[in-house]
Amino acid sequence: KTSPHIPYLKQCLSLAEQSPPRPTNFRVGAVLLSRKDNDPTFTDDRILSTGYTMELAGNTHAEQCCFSNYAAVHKVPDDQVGEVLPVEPGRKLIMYVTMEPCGKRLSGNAPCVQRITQTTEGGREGIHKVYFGVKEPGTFVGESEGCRMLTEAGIEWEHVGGLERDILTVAFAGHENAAEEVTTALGERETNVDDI
Ligand SMILES: Nc1nc(=O)c(N)c(NC[C@H](O)[C@H](O)[C@H](O)COP(=O)(O)O)[nH]1
Ligand SMILES: [Zn+2]
Repeated sequence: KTSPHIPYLKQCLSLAEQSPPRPTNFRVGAVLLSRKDNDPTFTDDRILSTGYTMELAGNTHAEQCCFSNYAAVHKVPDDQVGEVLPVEPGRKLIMYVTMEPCGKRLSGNAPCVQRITQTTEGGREGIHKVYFGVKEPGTFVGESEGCRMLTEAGIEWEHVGGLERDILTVAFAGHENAAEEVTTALGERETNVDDI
């Protein structure tokens, strides 16, 4: 019995495959949706937006594009996306990403955890929980801070196992020694039973 989150991570993976390969980042895909409380089979999910790395001009991240696409549809600047996300009693905003949202970016651009956290400002619930398929490998920033920063902001997160190799293979595609980096990244995480 596979986790009901897997189909969404597979949708994110398909998005990530559209990202132009670069040695300077990872190819990631993100989906933003609204989910009804107590709906265990997600029958009433509503997809709000999608995004993938470098979908939009410049050095853009998947989560960043996901928010930016939604903001554009609602005719607000990116930093006001929190004001146009739906606030519906009995529903929560959920984000799926193939990779843990970044807490730091070598380029110095705003990290995605900051963009996610911004949606909870102004007394709005904003993003309730983030599901991701792999933690960020150490390639660029070493020990990733994304999860810790989400927790600090009171935003729930959960790693959904099972697709690590696929996600990392897509993420690293533009890198010099992609195969070795995938193997290393797979080794980085403690292998536990349900991931084998
Ligand atoms: N979650 C996530 N989604 C993405 O779309 C993406 N590209 C990354 N990548 C994280 C990695 O840490 C940064 O790509 C490097 O730190 C380089 O930073 P820039 O991307 O140039 O700002 N992470
Ligand atoms: Zn990011």
